[in-house]
Amino acid sequence: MAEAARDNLQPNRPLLCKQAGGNRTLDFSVAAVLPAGGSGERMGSATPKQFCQLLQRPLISITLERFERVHWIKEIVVVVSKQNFELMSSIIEHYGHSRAIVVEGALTRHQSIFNGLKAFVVNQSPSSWLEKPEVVIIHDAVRPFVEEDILFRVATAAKEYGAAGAIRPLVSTVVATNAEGYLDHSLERAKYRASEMPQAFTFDIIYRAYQQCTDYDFEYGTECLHLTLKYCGTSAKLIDGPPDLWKVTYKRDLYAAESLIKESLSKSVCIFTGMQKEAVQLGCLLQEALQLMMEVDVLTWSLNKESQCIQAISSGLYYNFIYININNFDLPLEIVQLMELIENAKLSALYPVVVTVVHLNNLETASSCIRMEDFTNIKELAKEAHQKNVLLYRLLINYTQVCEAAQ
Ligand SMILES: Nc1ccn([C@@H]2O[C@H](COP(=O)(O)OP(=O)(O)OP(=O)(O)O)[C@@H](O)[C@H]2O)c(=O)n1
Ligand SMILES: O=C(CO)[C@H](O)[C@H](O)COP(=O)(O)O
Repeated sequence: MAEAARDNLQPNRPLLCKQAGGNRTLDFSVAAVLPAGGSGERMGSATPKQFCQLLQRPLISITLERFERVHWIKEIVVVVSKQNFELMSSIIEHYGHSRAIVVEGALTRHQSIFNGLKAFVVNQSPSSWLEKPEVVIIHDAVRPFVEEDILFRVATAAKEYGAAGAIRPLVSTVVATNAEGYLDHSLERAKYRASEMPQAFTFDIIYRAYQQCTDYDFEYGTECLHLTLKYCGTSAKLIDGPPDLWKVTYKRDLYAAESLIKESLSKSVCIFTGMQKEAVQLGCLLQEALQLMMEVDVLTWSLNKESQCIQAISSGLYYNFIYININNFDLPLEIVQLMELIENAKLSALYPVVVTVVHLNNLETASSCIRMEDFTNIKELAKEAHQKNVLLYRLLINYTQVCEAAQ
């Protein structure tokens, strides 16, 4: 049995691989503003890129889902242009983004962000106002691959330093041209970084910076971190971010984003087992066999309050689940619970979810040989699930100790 698998099966042992986003806490309040009020000129499509579909789901909904999974971020303000207000509201309703608050944007990105911040200030927002957070995260709605880890790192750094932002190494060298279009000078690439998102700020600092912005800043500025340095003397802490923070800007970025989503969804599986020895053993064997190709977690099925199983399902990190079941061939309650949790997590709105129930039947202890035809209840459940984009498969393994020994 693989060490990792064995460790994972110890009760109280935290999930070894990808965390389901539920364990971190902060002792200060955090909100987020997602600017989504642009028109996407560089993409050149009639629909602004934040509303373009990725695997049948609008891009903005994918970004929003990432933020909604992070429980320590309280309010999530989405800034959209007036003409897309209705569209945004319908997306919120359709995909159940219960934590999103929509605010009207403006002509430039900086103005849109400022409008988003005003929603936290009394008498500054035309609609309602929200409780002012200590730290606010700003993140372009068109950067859908943001993870909790980098959000956490910028938020905590902002609390300490006043401002923080994710950076990445430059891909190309930056050059300056002269008035005639010839090279004036080139920058030493290793010394510079690309400024990405998310960025985070203590609320008062970024708000004060925006209050002092000139028309020029609002119209031509592209960097929030620059504003806090210029107007508040706050030098941002820069944090190396992961490679997937890039901004969807051109059409090709949409194709790349879709491929990335597909790849990550097909590369992880979560295996649930009961407490029985055979189920655990099979779970570990499967993990050993699959982990060369994909990320595999094995968890003992439990639905208590702190359950890692619930976290794993609601995290949105898994679209493949295997449940190993022993000697219970009717319709195990656990399968019904699993299907309900998947439905509640709204996973299948994005991509089909695959659930494989493995029935282990020990012929020496069972009263009779089980046949596939005996699973009528699960058949019904599978039909219902199919309509919700969940594919439920069953695998029956009739075995004896003799075959076990032979393996
Ligand atoms: N008036 C604006 C302009 C931009 N944004 C948002 O700021 C983010 C980053 O901006 P960018 O990639 O430049 O988006 P667009 O302005 O839409 O694209 P383009 O510059 O190609 O027109 C996007 O989520 C965009 O919707 C905004 O909220 N309000
Ligand atoms: O990377 C940035 C973070 O500082 C950009 O300034 C931001 O994403 C704005 O995008 P754009 O200028 O392309 O509208």
